[in-house]
Amino acid sequence: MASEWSILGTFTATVMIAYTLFDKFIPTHIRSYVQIYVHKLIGFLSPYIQVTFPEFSGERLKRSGLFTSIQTYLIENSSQRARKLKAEPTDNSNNPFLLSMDDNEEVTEIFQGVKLWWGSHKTMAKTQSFSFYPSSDEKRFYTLTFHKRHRDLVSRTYIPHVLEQGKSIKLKSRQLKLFTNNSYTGWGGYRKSKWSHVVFEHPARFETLAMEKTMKEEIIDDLITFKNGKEYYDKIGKAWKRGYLLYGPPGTGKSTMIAAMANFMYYDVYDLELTAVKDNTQLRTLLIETTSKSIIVIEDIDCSIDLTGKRMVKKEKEKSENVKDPIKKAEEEESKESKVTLSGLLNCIDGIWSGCAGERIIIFTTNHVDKLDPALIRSGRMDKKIELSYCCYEAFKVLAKNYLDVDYHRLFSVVEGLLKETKMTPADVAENMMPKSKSDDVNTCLKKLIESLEKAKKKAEEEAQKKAEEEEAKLKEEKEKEQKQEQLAVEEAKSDDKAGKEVKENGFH
Ligand SMILES: Nc1ncnc2c1ncn2[C@@H]1O[C@H](COP(=O)(O)OP(=O)(O)OP(=O)(O)O)[C@@H](O)[C@H]1O
Ligand SMILES: [Mg+2]
Repeated sequence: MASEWSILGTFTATVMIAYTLFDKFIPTHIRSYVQIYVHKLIGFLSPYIQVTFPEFSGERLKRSGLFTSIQTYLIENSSQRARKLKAEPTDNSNNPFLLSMDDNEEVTEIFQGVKLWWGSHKTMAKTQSFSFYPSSDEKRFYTLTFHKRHRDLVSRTYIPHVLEQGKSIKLKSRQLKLFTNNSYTGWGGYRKSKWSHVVFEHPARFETLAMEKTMKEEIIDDLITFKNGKEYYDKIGKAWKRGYLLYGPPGTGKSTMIAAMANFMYYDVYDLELTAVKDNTQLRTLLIETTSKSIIVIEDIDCSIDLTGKRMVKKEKEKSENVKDPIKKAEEEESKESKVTLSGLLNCIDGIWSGCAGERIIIFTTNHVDKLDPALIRSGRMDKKIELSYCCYEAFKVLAKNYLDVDYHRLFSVVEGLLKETKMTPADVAENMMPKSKSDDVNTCLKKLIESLEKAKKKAEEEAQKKAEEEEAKLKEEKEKEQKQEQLAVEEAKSDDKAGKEVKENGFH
């Protein structure tokens, strides 16, 4: 091993000295010719092959997935053997820093009896310009060196092995992220990413979600089928995505369910605020930027988009035609442009854009399912519609286990009866049952809940009574009005009759 290192070391040192002399004393136009032939000569003489993996590639200078997979692989596998390490912060609170190979450091690896050298490098392009933002002239890359007789093994087996390992290590060790969209353009036109993110650490789980057991199992089954469905979706020629519509009154657990889904699937969450999206083009860009294994959420869809489409556009047009001031008119036009339309949203959901990154779930939530345009929720777009409703006995038992850690109590039957007679959201049940002081035990908490349920029941009964009385009064009023009208009609008929007789009598005389 020492001899191989010394051969490689001597070879590299000779090349470096030769290169420095050459760089200093030979004119540029001759240098480029010589460089080409020197490279050819080195390639011809050296028995080693070197592959470079740059950090950025492609036209958009996107960070290379290859590079990040190799980085993860090397952190896990080879960093222990490196002598020069660098510590970098992570956004994972359980693992606040990572040790990786420092720049210009090399490690060796044996794969199926074959020796390989990994190197980590950084180059700086000479630039005169000054920038406040991280310099894009700093270029990092990894090199992989191996003997040319192992070319096939490395390209066909080793590199794919490294990439696969890197990906799976990353998936296991990554922290879930919650992305939100902001279209912030900073100082000097420097554009921040349209999505900003924080670590997603919501504690919601399906086990703690209060709802009917069968419904919960159905949703879990649906999610598992989706997760394992890559081949099926490929076979039927459909983009690997699934749409859910969660609807129900406020406080019934729609947002909590989304968090539970994200934790269950181990997917990132993209919370898409439609009102902050300028237009359909920006919406498309945002959706393209979402990654695979993610949940895209649009909360309160009925409040975030003009669901009445054409009618509203017409109204706005009329309004802007009435505006005489040209500046105001231009502003109106601008604000009209800054809108995502229903058709734009539909195109993004099931247009060709949706196929850009597989394994994505789209969730809409609403409090008013009846307000939604049928086009938005038809099958194929929203594949599953889930109603989250008021707290039932089964859901209450889950909450009691969560909040009071009890499976059964003699007061459960009282709560069961009251829940059948009154409507209370899981959020209110949880709030009323939660211990508020150290002295609050299960008994007092359940009694408090019963009290609140009785109050809610009384209030509902009073409201129902009031409504019934109002309706009765309205009916009575309508009846009286009808009777009056009838009486009036009779009187009118009588007076007409009388007048007719008089005319007749006068006419004959
Ligand atoms: N089904 C449920 N299971 C467990 N906890 C629930 C459930 N529903 C509501 N909660 C509790 O009530 C709180 C509010 O619920 P959540 O925000 O999920 O309601 P929502 O349906 O999204 O309401 P909104 O329509 O106002 O957005 C949650 O923090 C959670 O603690
Ligand atoms: Mg919500």
